[in-house]
Amino acid sequence: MVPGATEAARSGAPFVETAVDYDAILLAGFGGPEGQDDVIPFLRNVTRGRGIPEERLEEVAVHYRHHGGVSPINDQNRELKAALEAELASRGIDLPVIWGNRNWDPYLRDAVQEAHDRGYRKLIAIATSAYSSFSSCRQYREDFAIALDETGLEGKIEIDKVRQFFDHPGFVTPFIEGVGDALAKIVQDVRDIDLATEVKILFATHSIPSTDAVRSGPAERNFGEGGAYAAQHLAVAEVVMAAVQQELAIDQNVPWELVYQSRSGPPSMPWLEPDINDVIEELPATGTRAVVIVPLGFMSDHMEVLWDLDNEATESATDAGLYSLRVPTPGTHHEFVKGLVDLVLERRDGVPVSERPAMTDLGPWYDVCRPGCCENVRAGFKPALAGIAP
Ligand SMILES: CC1=C(CCC(=O)O)c2cc3nc(cc4[nH]c(cc5[nH]c(cc1n2)c(C)c5CCC(=O)O)c(CCC(=O)O)c4C)C(CCC(=O)O)=C3C
Ligand SMILES: [Fe+2]
Repeated sequence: MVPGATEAARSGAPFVETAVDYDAILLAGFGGPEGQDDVIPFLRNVTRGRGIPEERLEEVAVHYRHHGGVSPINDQNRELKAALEAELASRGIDLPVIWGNRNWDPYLRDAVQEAHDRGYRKLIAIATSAYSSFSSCRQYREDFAIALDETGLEGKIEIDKVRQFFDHPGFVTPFIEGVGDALAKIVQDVRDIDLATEVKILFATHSIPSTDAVRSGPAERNFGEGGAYAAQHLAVAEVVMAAVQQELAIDQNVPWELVYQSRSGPPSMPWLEPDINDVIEELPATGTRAVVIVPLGFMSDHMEVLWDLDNEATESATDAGLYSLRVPTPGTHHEFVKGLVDLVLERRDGVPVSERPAMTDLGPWYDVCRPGCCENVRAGFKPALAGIAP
């Protein structure tokens, strides 16, 4: 018998270099409302037990209401699923893709039930989330455990998960392209602009509570205050900037910064800062004339991008008299879709770690998480799949 990830995980190894015969891919999304009546139940699903103030829910409901109560995220995941299927078919890989969400229909529990009904027993999950933290990794793993519990499929279905792919070329390449295109456009559109002093690249990601950030990633690697979450974003941003400058033959350094968005906890709870809008407000005083907003933390143009960046941050830039551009998310960029399939094959074929692509010194990231990795201190210990058992 070929040892699977579960066996490797029990042995305590963070990487699985043996082949595993997966039956299907589980595409795990965030989920979003698909009509006005869905908005409040969806928001309750997302924030259950999280101490998010009621006023914040009402505020966020407005963002969804403004778009007819529909988040674009489900359609984007339907498109990603179709793109994955097309890529798999074009490479002659016989792996069906089943899609389920953490917070809205189709739920993960429906997806694992469907997988079981179709006779699948070993699933390899792709979560639509690239970095390490409770919200972007462990929460998906806990929800896998809950889905198997709710359907009574515990012990009947195994779920492994591809590594966090923040520094995989499939994820990073679309951002390199996007920032390169944005700088080229600025040079064209803004007269006599000096890229070294008058442009600022803002890499934006979701803020998370500071207590989650410091505990993101494995405890034995000390990443400091922002944890693995901030360290990974900083490392990717550095790689993007180096690649863009080389491609466009820019010999001076274009200034950039990592900023946060979409903070939602009570004001008394520290979350990662600075907020993108506060940073933009200060830019004119330093001589900046143009700003490039890079949604580095996100996979697709969902509500956090459409509202918090295209609406709010762009308005902040306009108010500050700045020329601004927002770079696309990876979406269904072919390099991204290809990269996700490569990540699945890496696990299916047990590709040695030394042969796995990673564009930063932090990766390639682990296949299986250690006990306590990215645990949420607010919620306490909850079982999670695709990790080393405690
Ligand atoms: C790190 C991270 C990602 C990136 C990783 C990933 O993509 O998974 C992400 C993505 C997303 N977040 C999303 C939506 C929301 N997030 C919320 C609340 C929260 N997010 C958090 C973190 C993250 N969130 C946190 C720490 C909270 C506080 C509650 C808690 O401690 O868990 C709330 C509640 C209201 C509010 O407070 O804003 C909503 C509605 C959508 C869907 C957008 C759409 O519908 O198009 C997406 C893709
Ligand atoms: Fe969120």
